[in-house]
Amino acid sequence: TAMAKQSVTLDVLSYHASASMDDAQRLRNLFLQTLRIPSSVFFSLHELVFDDIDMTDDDTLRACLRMFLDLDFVERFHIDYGVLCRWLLSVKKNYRNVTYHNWRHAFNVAQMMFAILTETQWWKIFGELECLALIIGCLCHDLDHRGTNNSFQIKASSPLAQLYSTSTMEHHHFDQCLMILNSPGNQILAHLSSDDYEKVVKVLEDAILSTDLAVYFSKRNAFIDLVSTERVVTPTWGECEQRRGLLRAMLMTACDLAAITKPWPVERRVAALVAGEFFRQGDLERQNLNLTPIDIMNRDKEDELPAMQVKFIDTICLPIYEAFAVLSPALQPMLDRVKINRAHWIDLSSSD
Ligand SMILES: CCCOc1ccc(S(=O)(=O)N2CCN(C)CC2)cc1-c1nc(CC)cc(=O)[nH]1
Ligand SMILES: [Zn+2]
Repeated sequence: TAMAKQSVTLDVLSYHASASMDDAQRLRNLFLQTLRIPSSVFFSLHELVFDDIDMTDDDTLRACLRMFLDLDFVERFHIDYGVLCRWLLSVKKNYRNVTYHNWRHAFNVAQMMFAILTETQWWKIFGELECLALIIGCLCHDLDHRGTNNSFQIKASSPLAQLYSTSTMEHHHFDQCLMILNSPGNQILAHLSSDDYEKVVKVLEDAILSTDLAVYFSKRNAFIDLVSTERVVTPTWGECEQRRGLLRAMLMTACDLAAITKPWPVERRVAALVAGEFFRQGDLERQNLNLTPIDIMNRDKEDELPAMQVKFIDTICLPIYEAFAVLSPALQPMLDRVKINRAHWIDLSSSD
């Protein structure tokens, strides 16, 4: 309803209007570093095993600038550099300080998309416009996440649930993404033709909505069928909108869940963040909604976490990374690490 949208939009619009002094300072710092943006090799941005733990927030912003430069977006789309810096700062600022669904998660998802698109050379299939939309989509795909999932919004009948009855959070993330792209001083797409702008927005919406696991489940079988008949991504996919759309949607999920494909120390650390956020939602459900949380959000069931991760791997992760390993040998190491992590979770589940 208009009222609900109004209340939601008002409490987030303030982010831009209230650009404070230290926001100006942050912008100046980032912009003035223009000539000192380290290479993607320095940042290890091409690595499938990338870990952001040793990076400062400023490093993550400079790494994003590096990704835009290396994918030639700044030149190709005449993106004003200062606007790009401000847009990155606005995106980062519109992530909340929650345990898992924060800026660092969005940054990691975008880095994984960069690494896959470059390591597989699939950037050639999608072309610059769709790659631009995919990278923007990754950076924006969880904007303004509150650390609670779609079912919580419905149970709490939050303003967001009144706005969007399906893919509640994902619709909000897309809404936030557009709002920032259209904010004064943040319009990195200002120099695109209206045709190109419309294409980017369509791909953006599709990409962000695809991060709802319900959407992934609805598309996964079609993808697995496509992979079993095609086996590789051929240049003809470049002309087939339907195949590219399916591959983009699956890529978003593969990047969103990619912590499961990282070396064990990374997966173990990230799983603890996911658990922390889930358990806090469980606490909110008990306290505010007087509900008993489902097992994955019930901290009384914390010792079942390894078994839950094994189920997560078997039902959600293995199918998609197996399919990607078939499509590109460059992605085989991701599948191998999912299996290694599964073995670690099995060990931890039987250590009772
Ligand atoms: C780590 C704390 C426990 O984490 C989980 C527990 C159960 C399941 S589940 O596959 O059974 N399933 C998923 C769909 N829900 C609707 C019902 C429950 C998934 C995770 C999990 N999710 C993510 C993605 C955010 C990352 C991650 O590492 N683990
Ligand atoms: Zn996400």
